[in-house]
Amino acid sequence: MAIPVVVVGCAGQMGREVVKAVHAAPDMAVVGAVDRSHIDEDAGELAGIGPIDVPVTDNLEITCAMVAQERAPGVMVDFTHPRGLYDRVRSAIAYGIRPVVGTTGLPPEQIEELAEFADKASTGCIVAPNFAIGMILLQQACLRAAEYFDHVEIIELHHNRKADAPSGTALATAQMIGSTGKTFNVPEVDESELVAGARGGVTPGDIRIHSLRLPGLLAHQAVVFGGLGQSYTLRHDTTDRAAYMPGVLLAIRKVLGLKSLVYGLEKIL
Ligand SMILES: NC(=O)C1=CN([C@@H]2O[C@H](COP(=O)(O)OP(=O)(O)OC[C@H]3O[C@@H](n4cnc5c(N)ncnc54)[C@H](OP(=O)(O)O)[C@@H]3O)[C@@H](O)[C@H]2O)C=CC1
Ligand SMILES: O=C(O)C1=N[C@H](C(=O)O)C[C@H](O)C1
Repeated sequence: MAIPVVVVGCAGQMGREVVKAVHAAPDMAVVGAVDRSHIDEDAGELAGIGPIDVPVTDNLEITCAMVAQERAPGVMVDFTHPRGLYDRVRSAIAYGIRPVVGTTGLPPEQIEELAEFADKASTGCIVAPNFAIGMILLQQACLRAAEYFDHVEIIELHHNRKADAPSGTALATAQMIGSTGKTFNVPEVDESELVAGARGGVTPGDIRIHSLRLPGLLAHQAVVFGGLGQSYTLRHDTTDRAAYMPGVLLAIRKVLGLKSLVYGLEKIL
């Protein structure tokens, strides 16, 4: 039986790609498509694959109630905006629908609360700031480099339609490097910023993130380690949103077997 999938943000850049990928997957079916605009348009037409007989709606509640009636357990994939995301995830879980969340910018405390909610409901949920395998490999390589370098900064570069800064991926990368327990970036001089923000934003682990937003970019991240007489740069470039789809499809399959919230694609690989 095909996994029933609701795509929230189906008219967005990522949502259209998800509709296309889910429709092409032999073990899944798009059964609901939610967005704020393009109401009543066919989600397949919007995604450029022709009609799939799933009209776009702006009513997630009714869509969840409908999917809850399906014989197979459903999955909600959300690539939207952090505004209202907490409530959307809670709603889906309340209907027994497993959320797969790619939307970034949700505060850590809310992720924590959602984890408690999913736990109590014994319902799987996956939240991942990046579904591209190359980025996960970069983050893992960072942990190795962090053993040997005491200085590191992150530069993330994105298209200028991105709402949040820094990117969820950069924050997660900084958090991972910080979780080694090492102290990074002890200053060697008294620095002053002649232009506010010139040295980037400082994360709790004292790792700086520099965010660039430009048309012509998609999603890119460089992690630069510095040491005596050398620097080491790890860089990942996303050139097409199709890069995220194997990770999204994997999450849809894996979330059905979970009973709690899992944060990060690396945990389900
Ligand atoms: N985890 C990962 O691997 C990746 C995560 N992302 C994240 O995914 C999110 C979406 O990115 P992207 O597709 O580029 O953004 P887009 O702006 O292209 O798409 C978002 C879509 O969601 C809609 N939307 C916003 N709020 C709601 C809501 N409350 N209910 C239903 N639909 C809503 C938007 O409508 P409207 O235009 O009217 O606002 C828009 O159509 C971002 O948070 C981004 O950081 C992106 C790429 C990869
Ligand atoms: O908005 C995007 O495009 C992306 N957002 C995610 C993030 O904030 O990390 C993932 C990827 O960088 C693309």
